[in-house]
Amino acid sequence: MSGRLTPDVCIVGGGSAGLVVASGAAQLGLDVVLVERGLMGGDCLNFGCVPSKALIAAARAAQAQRSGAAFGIAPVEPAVDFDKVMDHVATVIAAIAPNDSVERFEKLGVRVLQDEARFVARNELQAGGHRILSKRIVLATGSRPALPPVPGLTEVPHFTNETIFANRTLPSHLVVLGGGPIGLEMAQAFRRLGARVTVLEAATCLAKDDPELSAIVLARLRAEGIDIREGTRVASVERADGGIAAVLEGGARIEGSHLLVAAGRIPNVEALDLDRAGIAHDRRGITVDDSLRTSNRNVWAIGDCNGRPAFTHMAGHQASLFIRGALFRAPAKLDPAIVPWATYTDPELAQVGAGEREARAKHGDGVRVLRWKFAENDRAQTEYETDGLVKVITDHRGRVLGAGIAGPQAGELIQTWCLAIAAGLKISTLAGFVPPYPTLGETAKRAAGSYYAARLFGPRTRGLVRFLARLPVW
Ligand SMILES: Cc1cc2nc3c(=O)[nH]c(=O)nc-3n(C[C@H](O)[C@H](O)[C@H](O)COP(=O)(O)OP(=O)(O)OC[C@H]3O[C@@H](n4cnc5c(N)ncnc54)[C@H](O)[C@@H]3O)c2cc1C
Ligand SMILES: NC(=O)c1ccc[n+]([C@@H]2O[C@H](COP(=O)([O-])OP(=O)(O)OC[C@H]3O[C@@H](n4cnc5c(N)ncnc54)[C@H](O)[C@@H]3O)[C@@H](O)[C@H]2O)c1
Repeated sequence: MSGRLTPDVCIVGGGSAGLVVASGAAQLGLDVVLVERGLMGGDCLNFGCVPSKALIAAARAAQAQRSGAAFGIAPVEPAVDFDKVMDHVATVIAAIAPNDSVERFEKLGVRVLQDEARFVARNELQAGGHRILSKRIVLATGSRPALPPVPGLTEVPHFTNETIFANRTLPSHLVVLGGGPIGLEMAQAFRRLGARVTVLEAATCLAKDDPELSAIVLARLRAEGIDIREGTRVASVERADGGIAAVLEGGARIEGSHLLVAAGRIPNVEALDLDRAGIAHDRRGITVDDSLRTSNRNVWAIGDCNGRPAFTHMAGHQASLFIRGALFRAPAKLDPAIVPWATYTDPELAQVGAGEREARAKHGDGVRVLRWKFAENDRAQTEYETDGLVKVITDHRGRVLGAGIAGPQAGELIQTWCLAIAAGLKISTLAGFVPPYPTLGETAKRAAGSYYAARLFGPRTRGLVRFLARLPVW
């Protein structure tokens, strides 16, 4: 079927960002066309969050078998059937896939075109045999793995996130290029499943996170036997006996059975022919303003393709801002301060709002830094999960500017702080709520309470309470 379509909204890309716009706009009664050239669900479902977290869950189950001694349970080396582990990963993807399927979206009233889209005029796209003219075009084309310019890389076999979840052979020695979230989540998962793992990081691992917190994660990964080499530049890669070899600057050579490239992302823009539509872009992605509009007033760009922090919840949030701003004509501006990020290593690492360095640069000496260790938390003690720290940044009046957590379930625990920042809460509110005992969530109250500890138990308060104690009981 071919022809000319004139929908109210046309979306290019059926990943996390595009699907939220498509379902929202269709349920609001608009005529919606969605163009997807690959798999519905995009990276998150097929090559990203879902398979990586499923693999991490399997790896955690394996690690639990090694970790019973402290509980009086004899530790055993797990018998990992890697093929079955990958069956589990595929099962999880299949369980979630119907939510993102063509069938579901067609039932919602969306017209789904399974083709690649490109601009042929300012507000007009071509997709297969269709011409689509629309006053509201949403680009949600995502990103793909960047291949760093390492000599030999294109000639040697290597995995990226787009291929590693289809692999059915447990690497005997996985060499990972890049120590960002992808590299380290995969490094720990494969290590726990039985592989030897070496991470080669050109600069600093987890560089976007607070170094005080990322150090806690890196120490655990190293303790689990992952060889992490920071500040290591790879001069070239080549085939070696039954695998690959990375030749480091300086001449050292690291041989592995498999290579995973996790060295950052590049936006998917080339196929769109953006210049035909007057849409500015650079190597980071499609240029947008805070309302996510491009240099063409009829075109918005959301999700990974605009170069803002690349997370599924960020993509979903940007999609909801498009619906609010472009469809309801309500104020809708992206506020990066309310968007958290989490890395699902064990321990997890999560942050929201300003980090210590950023807060000090902006607010100067008035900044207060509060810390609470997981070792001070009774639930963490019962689970032997005491590695970790909650770190909270406030301004001089106690307004919460940011929070970071390295520790068990940090991705869950950061949510209290997300709410605090989104709602502009003061630290007194966090110090005053009542969490159930014994929970890891108590760390929030205790970290917040430490804001007052010096004053509460200081000489003035003690003097006041001593004076009040001398008065008759009332
Ligand atoms: C290994 C890995 C783990 C991750 N884990 C997490 C996590 O735990 N939590 C988290 O929040 N984020 C995670 N992310 C990031 C997350 O996956 C992305 O931020 C998110 O998927 C971006 O969604 P998107 O809609 O912008 O892009 P995508 O999901 O990439 O969707 C874009 C879609 O557009 C299509 N497309 C591109 N060009 C065209 C065209 N010209 N015509 C038609 N269709 C086109 C593509 O085929 C694709 O399906 C992870 C990423 C990776 C790689
Ligand atoms: N839990 C999550 O939310 C999650 C998980 C995975 C990915 N993601 C998203 O995907 C994005 C991409 O992840 P990523 O880890 O690929 O990218 P990244 O940019 O965060 O990290 C890439 C790392 O590779 C290093 N590097 C680059 N070239 C190199 C080379 N030639 N040799 C050695 N090291 C090199 C960089 O210094 C950097 O530390 C993340 O920033 C995040 O937005 C999110």
